[in-house]
Amino acid sequence: MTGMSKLLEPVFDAVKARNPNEPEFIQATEEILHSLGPVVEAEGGEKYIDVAKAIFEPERVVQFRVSWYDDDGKLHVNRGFRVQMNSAIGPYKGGLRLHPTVNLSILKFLATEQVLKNAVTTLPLGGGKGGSDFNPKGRSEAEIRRFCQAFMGELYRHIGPDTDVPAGDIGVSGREVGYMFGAYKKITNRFQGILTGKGPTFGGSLIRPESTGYGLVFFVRQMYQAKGDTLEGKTVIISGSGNVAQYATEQVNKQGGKVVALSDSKGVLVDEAGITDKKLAEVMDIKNSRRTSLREYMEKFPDAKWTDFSEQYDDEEDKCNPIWQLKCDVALPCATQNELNAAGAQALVDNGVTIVAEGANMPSTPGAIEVLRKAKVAFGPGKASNAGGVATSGLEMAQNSQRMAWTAKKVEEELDGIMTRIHADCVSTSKQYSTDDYVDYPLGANITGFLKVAEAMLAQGLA
Ligand SMILES: NC(=O)C1=CN([C@@H]2O[C@H](COP(=O)(O)OP(=O)(O)OC[C@H]3O[C@@H](n4cnc5c(N)ncnc54)[C@H](O)[C@@H]3O)[C@@H](O)[C@H]2O)C=CC1
Ligand SMILES: O=C(O)CCC(=O)C(=O)O
Repeated sequence: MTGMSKLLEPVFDAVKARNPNEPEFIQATEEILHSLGPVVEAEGGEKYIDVAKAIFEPERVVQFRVSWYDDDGKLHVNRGFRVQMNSAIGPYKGGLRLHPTVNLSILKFLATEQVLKNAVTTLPLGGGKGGSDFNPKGRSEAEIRRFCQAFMGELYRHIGPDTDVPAGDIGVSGREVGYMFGAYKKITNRFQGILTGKGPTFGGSLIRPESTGYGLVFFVRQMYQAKGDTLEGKTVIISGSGNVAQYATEQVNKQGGKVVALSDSKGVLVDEAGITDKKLAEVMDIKNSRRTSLREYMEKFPDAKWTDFSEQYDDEEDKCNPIWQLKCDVALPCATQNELNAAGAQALVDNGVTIVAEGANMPSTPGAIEVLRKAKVAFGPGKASNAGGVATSGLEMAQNSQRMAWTAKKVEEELDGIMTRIHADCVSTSKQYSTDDYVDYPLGANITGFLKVAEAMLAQGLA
């Protein structure tokens, strides 16, 4: 990474001083600020320093108690949050995460990424993120329902179709969105598009469940096209096995690529023969219905190989998650933040990777990005490559406003068009602001998103 512009160092120092215990938020902020040097240093760029001072401070943060009873009648108290980061270009928009690691640092980094991501979609969407430190693992259907109802018992005051429209993220799928939607309707007596990712019988858009994974692979197709190549016959590894990983696998199969590995928080699954659609149906059954470990794949397909994680790799720059040691043409990190470190990126480079594109939010550490950039590996940052999910949420909002439901074909074509435009904007912005011929997708996405939000903030008096 090039050094940060001297003009932006005081902005970054202020963010660090104000948020001392928020490493993920500081990481996301630093990554963005690194890209903005050419913008603030250009003639007339001083006004963007004021924008940078404001944009990393959330417009509003709501924190609340979520009390619920388990199946044995025991009380549990969790913490709920909604970070309403920026509404300059539209209502706050972004997912809800249910995971025991959820805290303000994680949600503020996610909300910050969301602001620029939503801007690069070109749709009128502000940015936000929320969730709770509730752990859904091992909870019964009734406990999940009670938690979601309790969570919405407070969140309903802070959202609305023109105010803030949450959706899913880790631990929140169509099931949880449905329970939350039902709770909102019961409390307010209003049937409104206050969440996206809803079921298709009550206002959900077709293709929203598929859209993040599909959009990611559409983006990769554009990255290949820029190199005069295609995904046909390419070997792909995908970390995670949740919503994004599943539909990325499905779309890689459609494009003629071969996915040879998936993972979960317990370990890595390698199937050299390729995770075909039939095998993917088993992954979906394990993860979405049985809700257990991917290890169970081995019972049906014993020729595959399972490796248990013996340790956590997140913070150790010298060791890496074994999934990155596999030989592949394309790597798609689709699980969680900071899952691909410098050692993992180096292993990918040593094994000849050509494209790395993020399905997850900030899965690559700064060290990993530096390794990929030095090796001139094409690198798609999440705020561009995984924007298909929120873009399709924007399309769901449009359908709700119209009281219409579009066909799957129409939504998929719109999604493909949006991903193609995002790719083109990243390339042209990178060409405009970067000094070498390497397409710097993070620079392109950060500047494209920032300028759109900045112009709106300036026009509105930086309020
Ligand atoms: N669902 C969506 O529309 C979008 C999701 N994302 C991002 O994609 C990532 C995955 O989200 P979803 O697939 O929606 O969630 P999910 O809840 O469906 O799946 C999460 C996946 O991550 C894995 N995972 C979690 N912690 C892990 C760890 N420590 N090590 C290895 N694997 C781990 C889980 O096993 C699971 O496979 C997240 O970073 C999320 O923020 C980004 C854009 C949109
Ligand atoms: O669809 C949405 O509103 C949220 C998607 C999301 O959380 C993300 O892009 O990270």
